Amino acid sequence: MERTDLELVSLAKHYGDAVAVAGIDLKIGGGSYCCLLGPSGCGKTSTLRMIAGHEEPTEGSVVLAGREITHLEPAQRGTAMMFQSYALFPHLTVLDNVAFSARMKGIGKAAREQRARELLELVAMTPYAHRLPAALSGGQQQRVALARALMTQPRVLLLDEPLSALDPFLRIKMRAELQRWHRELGMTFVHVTHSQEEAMALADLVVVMNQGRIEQAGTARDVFERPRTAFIARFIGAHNVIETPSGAVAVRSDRIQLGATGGPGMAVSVRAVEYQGSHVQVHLASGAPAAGSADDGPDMGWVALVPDAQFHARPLEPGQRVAMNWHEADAHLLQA
Ligand SMILES: Nc1ncnc2c1ncn2[C@@H]1O[C@H](COP(=O)(O)OP(=O)(O)OP(=O)(O)O)[C@@H](O)[C@H]1O
Repeated sequence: MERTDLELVSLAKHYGDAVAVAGIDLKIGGGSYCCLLGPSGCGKTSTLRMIAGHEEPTEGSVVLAGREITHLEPAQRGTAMMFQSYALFPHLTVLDNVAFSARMKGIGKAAREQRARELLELVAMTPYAHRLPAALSGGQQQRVALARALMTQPRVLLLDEPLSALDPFLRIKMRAELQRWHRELGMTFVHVTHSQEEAMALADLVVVMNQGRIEQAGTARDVFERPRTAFIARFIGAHNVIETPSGAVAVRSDRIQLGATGGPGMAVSVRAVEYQGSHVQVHLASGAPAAGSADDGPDMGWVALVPDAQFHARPLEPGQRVAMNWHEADAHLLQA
């Protein structure tokens, strides 16, 4: 079988003295959905742009299906990029936008329009083929941008924050569409996002970056259930980082139990209570609540996610003292 893996080998990008990507190694299996995830400035866009050929690496190489593509032109690499701003040509119809790259390659009108129509069908945009981009919604423009990127028949589709310009409702709808297209096309997707929710929903391989390095790479479940460092535990959310005599541990918010003071556990005080429907989020702080100190930073506190029925049977109030417990098996030791 043909190998279509995408490999990054010691890939680095420096801008003057600033290190955007610090020499990363990553292998993305052919046909997988990979999300590069991390906070602003962690180097994910620079990584994507080096894969696309829009940025020259300072060091290292990009290998696709066994072929080194590091220094090839974007159009020669077997990758295609879908940009954050969809960048459609405003004066061309939807059909001509999609067929554009084929026109540049000198492919005949009938052949290129047939392929463009097939792709418009895939993204459910056939009825809009003769519209101009200005007469489309954000979600529709995005579908056209995707069809246009697919026109070059890439092995790898690169997506730079594809959902960030959409409203929350449309974002969830498009997330399902991306999943479907990925399944139907069977090609590798590499998707940059700063949203852990988006990455967990979509990716078979979640790559969390921090300060130009890969902090952890694995399945969504791996990363969620076994965060390697405090950074990952905090970034992925729904975890508490707790200092214990044997080191810092991560404990999921839904695995924290709250009991009466005087029993076992860490003495904490309830800082705030947020009703969330099926669960209640109880925010906790160490020590006694000092008058007027609502501003201990997010790192100072913890959260217990209590099922609603359990909470309502024994409601808690801000200011109340409780004991916080967890099972040994639910505490994951974190690397420093
Ligand atoms: N052209 C440039 N010149 C100088 N520094 C740059 C340039 N592009 C990016 N950087 C720096 O490199 C680092 C990584 O940037 P990059 O855009 O890859 O991060 P990112 O994780 O994609 O962030 P964001 O989510 O904000 O786009 C940042 O500190 C950024 O300021």
